[in-house]
Amino acid sequence: MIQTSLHQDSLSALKDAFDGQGIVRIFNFLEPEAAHELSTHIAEKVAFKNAFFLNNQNREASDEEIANLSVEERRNLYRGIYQLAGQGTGFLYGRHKVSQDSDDVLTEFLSKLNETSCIDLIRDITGNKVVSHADAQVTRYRVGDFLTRHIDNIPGETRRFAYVLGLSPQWHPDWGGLLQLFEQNGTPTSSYMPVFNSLTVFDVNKVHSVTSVAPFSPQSRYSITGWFRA
Ligand SMILES: O=C(O)CCC(=O)C(=O)O
Ligand SMILES: [Fe+2]
Repeated sequence: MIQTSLHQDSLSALKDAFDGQGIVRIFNFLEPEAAHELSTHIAEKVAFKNAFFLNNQNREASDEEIANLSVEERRNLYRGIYQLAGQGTGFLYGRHKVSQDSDDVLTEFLSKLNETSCIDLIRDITGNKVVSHADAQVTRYRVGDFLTRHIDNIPGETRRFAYVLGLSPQWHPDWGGLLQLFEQNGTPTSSYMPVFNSLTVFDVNKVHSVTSVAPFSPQSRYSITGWFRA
């Protein structure tokens, strides 16, 4: 499923890129059939919950739960989320945790990601030998969804490197949903389009965001994301 047998030349190019920038991208990470199978499963079968930040809490609610709110409650919910986002805090996107014990294609992906060959590849590229395993969640950014600037390094957690596997076919850069990196002072630097079947790996201390998906985007931005952990 995962194409870990990179030619030495490409491995050393990936190492150099990571060394220089703390971020690297592996194109064609999965075998093409596996990427398509995952992408179809995600678009058709996954039950997402909307994750958002409100009243100082990370919260989740299904579309149905939000639809069942009164008009006023719903207005207040979005007003609260957008007010914080306007100040540079919070997020709104669909999320589904990948379980280790299901028998679907997502669980199969997670177990492949945790195979020695893949963990070794990440250790090689990053030069970090303490990475031992990875977790995974599926994310969906619909029109208007976003994730404001943050770092993934949470004290007391074992996250070392974040990853994002793009699973929306033929994304267009004008549709937003870009992984945007920043300098510590907030100046935007490079941005990464969610290219289908590319695995982007970056240091958890890098400041980043996911830009809002444009109102005219004909597709949602689907990915599998997570962390390689110690
Ligand atoms: O989806 C992405 O490109 C990044 C996601 C992210 O930053 C996160 O979930 O913490
Ligand atoms: Fe992040």
